[in-house]
Amino acid sequence: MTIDFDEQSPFEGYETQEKKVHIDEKEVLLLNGGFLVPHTNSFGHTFRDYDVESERQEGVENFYKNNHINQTCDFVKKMREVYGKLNRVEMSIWECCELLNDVVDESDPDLDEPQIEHLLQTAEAIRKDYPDEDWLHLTGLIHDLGKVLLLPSFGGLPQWAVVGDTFPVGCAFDESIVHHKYFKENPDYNNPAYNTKYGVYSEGCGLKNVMMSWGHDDYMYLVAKENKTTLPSAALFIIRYHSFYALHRSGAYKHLMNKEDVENLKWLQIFNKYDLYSKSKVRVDLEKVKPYYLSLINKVTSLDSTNITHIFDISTCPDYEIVIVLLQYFPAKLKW
Ligand SMILES: O[C@H]1[C@H](O)[C@@H](O)[C@H](O)[C@@H](O)[C@H]1O
Ligand SMILES: [Fe+2]
Ligand SMILES: [Fe+2]
Repeated sequence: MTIDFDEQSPFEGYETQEKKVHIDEKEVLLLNGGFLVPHTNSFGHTFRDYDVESERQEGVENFYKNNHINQTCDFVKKMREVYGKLNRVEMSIWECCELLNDVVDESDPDLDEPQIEHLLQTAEAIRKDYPDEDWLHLTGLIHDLGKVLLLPSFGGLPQWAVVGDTFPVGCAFDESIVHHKYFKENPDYNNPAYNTKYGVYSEGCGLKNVMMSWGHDDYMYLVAKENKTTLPSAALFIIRYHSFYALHRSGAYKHLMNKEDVENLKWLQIFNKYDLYSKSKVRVDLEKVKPYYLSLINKVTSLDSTNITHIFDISTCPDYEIVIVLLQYFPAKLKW
């Protein structure tokens, strides 16, 4: 199936909506759809500049070299199989958040803070602009939890197998991918089965049928899905593809998307502004916000009898008036 992107392109107007705003004499911010976008990151450079000379540049480039050489189709298949078992640890969402206190992401030119900061910065920024979308706050809080793969109890994977932008394997690596030149040393680069526009895929096959490079996105998606989360499909899409910048920023690989992907992409592009531009040296007061996130994790939604009918036929239930269905986004303990 082919999707006509010209009718309602999710990429349209994305950059052009921006206006310059002067907050005070020193600071110039760009306003994009209501969100204040800082002009520079904590190191004084524009966000996601992978070439500018900075204290992080060399380490980040070295990271991408290893990442691009080693992320092959075979590697991804193996990782999916191993981690799909979810037989390592059992813990709650919040316990997992706390583990990220010890994790710094080597792929990121814009942030060198412990990752728990980034989770809270993202979620808090979303909460400000979307106070009623609690599923999106929770998505912000958990979207990078998969970075626990770096820790010994989760297999202690190297950074190149956990963080950084993601991309499809099994078809040609798009030029828009950061530090593309290093793919030349990837064994799949010269494999004729994998190095064409479609490779092993077909037009409109849907991203769920595409194998992405292995890392924190796909792992957290797997954890959420297998633990039977009730988060909406847009949340799962955000978790799974938030590092897929070649798609959501550059518009590459659109030919692999289906209709559902196109819908979900709109939420991902909203989410991305908060994920990227909330990165800062200003710490969130953890003790202050913790009660809110704990209540969100443990939130129980009850459905009244008008909403309940699609789940089962209440006329067969003698006590139907007092029936309440409890919906939690996640179980108290999850398998990881
Ligand atoms: O360096 C960052 C970081 O690893 C993020 O968690 C990931 O989502 C981004 O795509 C990547 O550029
Ligand atoms: Fe991420
Ligand atoms: Fe993130």
